[in-house]
Amino acid sequence: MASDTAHHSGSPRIVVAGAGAVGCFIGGMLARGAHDVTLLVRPYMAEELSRQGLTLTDYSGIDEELSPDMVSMSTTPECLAGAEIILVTVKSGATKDMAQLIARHAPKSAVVVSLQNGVQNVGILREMLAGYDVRAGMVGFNVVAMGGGRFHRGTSGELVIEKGPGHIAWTLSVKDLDFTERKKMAPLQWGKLLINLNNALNALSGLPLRKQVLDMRWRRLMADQMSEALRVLEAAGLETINPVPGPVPMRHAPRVLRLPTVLFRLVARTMLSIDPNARSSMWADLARGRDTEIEELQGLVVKLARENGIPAPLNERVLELVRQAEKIGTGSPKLSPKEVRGRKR
Ligand SMILES: NC(=O)C1=CN([C@@H]2O[C@H](COP(=O)(O)OP(=O)(O)OC[C@H]3O[C@@H](n4cnc5c(N)ncnc54)[C@H](OP(=O)(O)O)[C@@H]3O)[C@@H](O)[C@H]2O)C=CC1
Ligand SMILES: CC(C)(CO)C(=O)C(=O)O
Repeated sequence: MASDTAHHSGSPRIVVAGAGAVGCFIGGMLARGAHDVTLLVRPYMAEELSRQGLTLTDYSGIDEELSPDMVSMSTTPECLAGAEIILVTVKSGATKDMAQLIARHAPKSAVVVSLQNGVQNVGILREMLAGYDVRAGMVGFNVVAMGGGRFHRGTSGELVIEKGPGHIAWTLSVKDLDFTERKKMAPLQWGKLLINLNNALNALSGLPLRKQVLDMRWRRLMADQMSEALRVLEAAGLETINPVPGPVPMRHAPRVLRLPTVLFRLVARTMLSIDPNARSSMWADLARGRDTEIEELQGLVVKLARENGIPAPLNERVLELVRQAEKIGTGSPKLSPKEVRGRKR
């Protein structure tokens, strides 16, 4: 029974399935909090971690080193065999492969939590993992792999898991890493998708998130892109909740973004901490010459726009620019806001 997990007196066996930026940070924090964690990693990550250990830093001043012997990891999926909780932290393009590995190796009693961006991953996991307790999750903070085994949480933000049998959030929560539970995850996931539309702008700009967000021209672009997407989601009958804690409903987020920078700083400070190291996960994908999650973000908005007869030219343009950058494969094209809009300099 999935709910048994929460009733163990000891720590449940946790496997982080596909540990990169988010997985190493969360898995590392859970290990620091004395949980029984195994990171399922690629050989390149195993090599980095076994040489350098794991260093966890963050915007609030956490700076913690875990020596290699404190980090249990595996490069083969057999480690899923004893899992009671599986935290899926692969990029969207790798979800199906990971689901196959889980189905082959993990017991049906395991709770499988998608800690991924995009709204479709949990559905893919549910479909491929019939009989498992599969839950949606939301990671509201940013993590950057800084190299040398260091993973940096560059912003504040919540960790939310879909409510189900047992008390999984309570079981997982450790010092400096709180999980909460919520019944209806879809509106939160759609709200997160709207925030994640900025991942592409950040990747196209090549700027650190803080610098990008404090630039009025980029904020206007973010606001325009978000307003367009909000109209699409409304036409599609999809509810949104702002994943950034605070009083601003999602439909007013574009207005906050359009505030002059002095005012924006004041309003944003009460809701979000963001430090100079933070960069979007899509920036990291372009930097590593990988495919991004653009199809699951702007790609999905454009698809819904077409289905509902709503124009979404800015989302289409951003989708196209990121596809081009993926094809070229040399990292961020470092575009200006005007270039993203398609205007001459
Ligand atoms: N980074 C961030 O700030 C945030 C990210 N997210 C979301 O979290 C998810 C993960 O993002 P992030 O951590 O940045 O991604 P990363 O690419 O850094 O991490 C994923 C890791 O999983 C590895 N992997 C993939 N398949 C397997 C496999 N079968 N076995 C072992 N390892 C595997 C990848 O290897 P390989 O390199 O070979 O692909 C990579 O090392 C995404 O959906 C993202 O949008 C959400 C909030 C914040
Ligand atoms: C930075 C953050 C938190 C929002 O853009 C993110 O989700 C990501 O980088 O994927």
